[in-house]
Amino acid sequence: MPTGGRSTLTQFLIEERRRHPDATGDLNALITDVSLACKAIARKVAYGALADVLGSAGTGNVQGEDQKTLDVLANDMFLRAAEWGGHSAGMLSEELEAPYALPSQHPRGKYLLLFDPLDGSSNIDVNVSVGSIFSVLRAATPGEDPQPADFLQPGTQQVCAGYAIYGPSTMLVLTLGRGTHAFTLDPQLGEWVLSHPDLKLPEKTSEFAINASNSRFWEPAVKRYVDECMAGKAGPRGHDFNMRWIASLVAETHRILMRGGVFLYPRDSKDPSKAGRLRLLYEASPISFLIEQAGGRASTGRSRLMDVQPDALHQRIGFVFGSAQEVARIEKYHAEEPGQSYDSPLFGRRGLFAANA
Ligand SMILES: O=P(O)(O)OC[C@H]1O[C@](O)(COP(=O)(O)O)[C@@H](O)[C@@H]1O
Ligand SMILES: [Mg+2]
Ligand SMILES: [Mg+2]
Repeated sequence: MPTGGRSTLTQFLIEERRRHPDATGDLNALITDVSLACKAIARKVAYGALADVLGSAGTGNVQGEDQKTLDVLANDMFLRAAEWGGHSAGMLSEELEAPYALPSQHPRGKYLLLFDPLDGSSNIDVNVSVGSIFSVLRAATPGEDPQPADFLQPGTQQVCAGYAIYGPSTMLVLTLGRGTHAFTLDPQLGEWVLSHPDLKLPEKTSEFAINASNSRFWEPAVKRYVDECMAGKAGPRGHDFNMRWIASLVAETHRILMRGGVFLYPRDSKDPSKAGRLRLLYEASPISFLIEQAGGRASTGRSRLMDVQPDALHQRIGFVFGSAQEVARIEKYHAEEPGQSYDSPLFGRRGLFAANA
């Protein structure tokens, strides 16, 4: 067998479908479309400057962020790969303000596809790993154009979530609600090969990831957690910690799935109009699903992230995930200082607590 006895993504999806005798095959087809977009993006990323894909596109997105050439290209590849098959009824992208309206000639399917076509854009020009993140929800009215509100479903409603990582090797990490599985792209066969079935995250860890340049804006609970890690052996934790920050959510997630760790991008007071840095529907929600399915924990810092009912398409949120014991500890620290929260009205309205208290 050219794949060394390992199954391919296609074989894996066929097996999954066998468990659901009523399945139409639409979900498998949609995942295959997405995986094709990821292969095409991987090729562009690999060619880098030779394909003229680095640098800024000279435009901005709905988040007010500078769009990179690859943000725009990757968005287009997702839309083109998923629009013609008739498996999705509508799509929501980080790069588009409103849900994408499928061209009239294409049939509407029964799923909604939500994606961050290129995550970690700031790393493209410096040749550090980037990725794509996606989430699949059920459409409220299969076969018809969805309403924007149809996308506002909590993470618990996801049918599938995954990401592709464009690193030294290209990988696709996927969950359909029965474990988290990683496939490596065989560049010669052009096939995704199941290289890491049923990933399991260690409960404990000594590695944390946070953008420390924001420390003066953190809540007391976050500051306490990080200070205790930094104190190492001599501090209350009694052992040394290691720190990483790649500034690419996909790469950070991948490291944590492979060897454990905890990631924090908490809500802070840097820009009080933003409820966090990361986006709920196409970043935090799918990553949470993957992490939980690998035995980890994913949280807002206070409670389970996948239980949050979204109220806006591009909503941002504080996000903490990784090894279960560490995430539980961070939730506990927040619970011990209930008033001192940037979610609390005391912060926004009366500024009772200093930002760097
Ligand atoms: O630059 P910062 O503040 O460290 O933020 C890094 C975070 O921003 C992101 O790059 C946001 O994703 P996009 O590149 O898709 O906008 C995350 O991948 C990453 O965790
Ligand atoms: Mg992103
Ligand atoms: Mg992005």
